[in-house]
Amino acid sequence: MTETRLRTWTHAFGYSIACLFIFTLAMQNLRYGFYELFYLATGMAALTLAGAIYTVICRRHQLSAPGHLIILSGLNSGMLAALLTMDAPGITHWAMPLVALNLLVLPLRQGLALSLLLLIPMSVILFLQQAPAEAITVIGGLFILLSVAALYIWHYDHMAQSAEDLAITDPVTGAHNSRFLDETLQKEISRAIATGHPLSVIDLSIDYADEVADLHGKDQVQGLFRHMTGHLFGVIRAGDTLYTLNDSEFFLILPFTPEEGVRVIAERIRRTIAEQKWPVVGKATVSLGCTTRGSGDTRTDTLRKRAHQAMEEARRRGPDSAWFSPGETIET
Ligand SMILES: Nc1nc2c(ncn2[C@@H]2O[C@H](COP(=O)(O)OP(=O)(O)OP(=O)(O)O)[C@@H](O)[C@H]2O)c(=O)[nH]1
Repeated sequence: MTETRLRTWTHAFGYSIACLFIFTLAMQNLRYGFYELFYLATGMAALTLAGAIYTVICRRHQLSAPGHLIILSGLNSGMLAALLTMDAPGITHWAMPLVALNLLVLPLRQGLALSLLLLIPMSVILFLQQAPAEAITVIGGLFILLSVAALYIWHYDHMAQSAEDLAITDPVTGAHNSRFLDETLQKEISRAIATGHPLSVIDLSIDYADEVADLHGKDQVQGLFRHMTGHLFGVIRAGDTLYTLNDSEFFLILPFTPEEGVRVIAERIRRTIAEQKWPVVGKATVSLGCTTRGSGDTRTDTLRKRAHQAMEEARRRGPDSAWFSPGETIET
């Protein structure tokens, strides 16, 4: 289940439960003849129902849907207005589903801010209207609910972020993995087409990686691969991204980089790797295949394939070398 779908379900469920809860309160107040509270609860139940319907309508962009903040602000303001104007002590319990909804539906900071905007004035009103012991019990309960729910949501967000990082990161090197490469490269191609800026890529392979694995073992190759990742992160500039394709191959996406630029950075990478002393193997070299997007290049696989072929051409010409392959240009 995607995150957007999960959010749609939980938001719709949260609004529906709150709607049911508030509607039950409305019916009770009608039964006992508290008509003001009945009208207020009916209005709030209608707003929560609107929230559930809005959730279903905006199911494709739950995270950016601005209507939730408007609906929940309306509910919170209604609650505060009722506290100020009506003499009904039991109404404080209505804040519980509102606090839970604020945190469930809105991003954590917004949900916390809105809940505090409700609870702080509410605390002042309760201290003015009720005995301190009673006010402390109610307010304490509401703040405990707010803290527990906020902590739980923070924990969930943190876990979701970690899971997302794990899904796009290579566990050995810490660079991005090839699954994320296609996604980012497609975005960069679209950006380059839209803005007209140059885009280059490099396919980089460690020379004699199989021989190193046979001689020193696979673990040592992975160690070399890890050290090389650290080195590459130190050479490339902010905005460039690095990916590991397999145990001996890297891929670099270099936005805003023309042909002359990719030649400069490829040569710099080749030279600094050849000059460095590496653990276990001592000396290591790489073969680099570079290419720049031409006006006819609109697909990731074309760029990846051309960079890979350029890397193989570099390797054919001898290890420790770089080769540039020009992009496809459409005559206009
Ligand atoms: N994407 C990318 N391009 C680089 C990098 N280093 C050099 N280049 C390209 O090579 C060109 C010349 O780089 P340098 O010789 O370092 O000259 P520079 O004027 O200091 O480069 P910048 O100030 O980084 O533009 C730059 O304009 C870039 O296009 C790098 O780390 N990443």
